[in-house]
Amino acid sequence: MAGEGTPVTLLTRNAAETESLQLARENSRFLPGIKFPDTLGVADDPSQALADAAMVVIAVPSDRLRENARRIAAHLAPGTVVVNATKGLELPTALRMSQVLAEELPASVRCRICSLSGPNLAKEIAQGKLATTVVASDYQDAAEQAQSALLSSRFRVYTSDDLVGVELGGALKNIVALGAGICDGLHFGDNAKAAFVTRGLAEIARLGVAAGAQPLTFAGLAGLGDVIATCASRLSRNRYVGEQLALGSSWPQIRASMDNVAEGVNAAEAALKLARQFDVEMPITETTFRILHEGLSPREAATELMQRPVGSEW
Ligand SMILES: NC(=O)C1=CN([C@@H]2O[C@H](COP(=O)(O)OP(=O)(O)OC[C@H]3O[C@@H](n4cnc5c(N)ncnc54)[C@H](O)[C@@H]3O)[C@@H](O)[C@H]2O)C=CC1
Ligand SMILES: O=C(CO)COP(=O)(O)O
Repeated sequence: MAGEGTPVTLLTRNAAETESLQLARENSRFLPGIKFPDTLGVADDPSQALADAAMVVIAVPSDRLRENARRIAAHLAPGTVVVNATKGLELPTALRMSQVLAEELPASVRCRICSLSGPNLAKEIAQGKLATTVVASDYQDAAEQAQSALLSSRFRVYTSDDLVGVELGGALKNIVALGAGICDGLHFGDNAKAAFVTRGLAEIARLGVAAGAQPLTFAGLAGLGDVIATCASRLSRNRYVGEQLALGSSWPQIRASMDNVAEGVNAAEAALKLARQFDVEMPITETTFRILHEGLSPREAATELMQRPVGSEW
């Protein structure tokens, strides 16, 4: 948006962060070499950052969403469109991000909450490469306002009324990406990886539909589109974590060496809670959880999945 000339303010956590971002005019830690557009301001005071904001985009790790929602709640003008870009589920509640926002934000913005999701690897977006996304809301006018604010010649934005599907697609595809990385790390080959990703998508769609999502959403940008980007890309952190697991590192070792969030780890745990709640079978998610937390080796996990009883595809 700022790159298109719209005034945008980046809300930081403290004065030191504001100062270093202002000085460098780039985020040297997370997106080095990508200069801030002139219309991007930086502020650590929420009342200053949010004054006159017609729209707020929140993109923090999912385990930080609630505290950030609390931080901005009192500063949102009635009617401000609130766009969640976080792709995760909260622990231990297993709530979707819009549900967390609805609990924390004032009633005057609750019917303005949207979630944005799609194949949107941050580095490519920051470099101005072409991309598409979906913005979903229970309130069509809010989704349409976000669409027109975010749309540009390089960023094509679709709307959706399937908030559950778009949010679950974005959060759960990260679990599939962990497994795709394992396929890469174990050199399983393209047939096996295609099979894994396809069955993974079927599994997350099954949970999504049981939770109230529209099946077609999982064939769209927030489902298949993001599965393709995340499972294939060297830029994906979730795919990277899977690859490292396959190469023999444990999740605690990988976490200690990473500066970035890999949402698939918490999403696997939250998804298993939802799977029990909605009585859905999720063998890939269960196996992924056991690799992450119970020491199951990725190779044994693959053998287990291949030896499950066979049946019809659907
Ligand atoms: N990186 C990507 O390609 C994409 C990421 N997302 C989603 O956006 C969310 C955040 O991802 P990234 O920024 O890439 O993660 P990251 O791990 O690369 O960076 C974390 C960001 O969150 C900030 N942060 C950390 N703790 C915070 C706190 N307590 N309060 C406020 N800000 C805090 C950090 O300063 C940093 O800017 C995740 O849910 C991710 O799935 C969505 C689309 C693309
Ligand atoms: O969601 C993403 C791309 O659409 C980013 O995926 P990672 O968090 O795995 O890097």
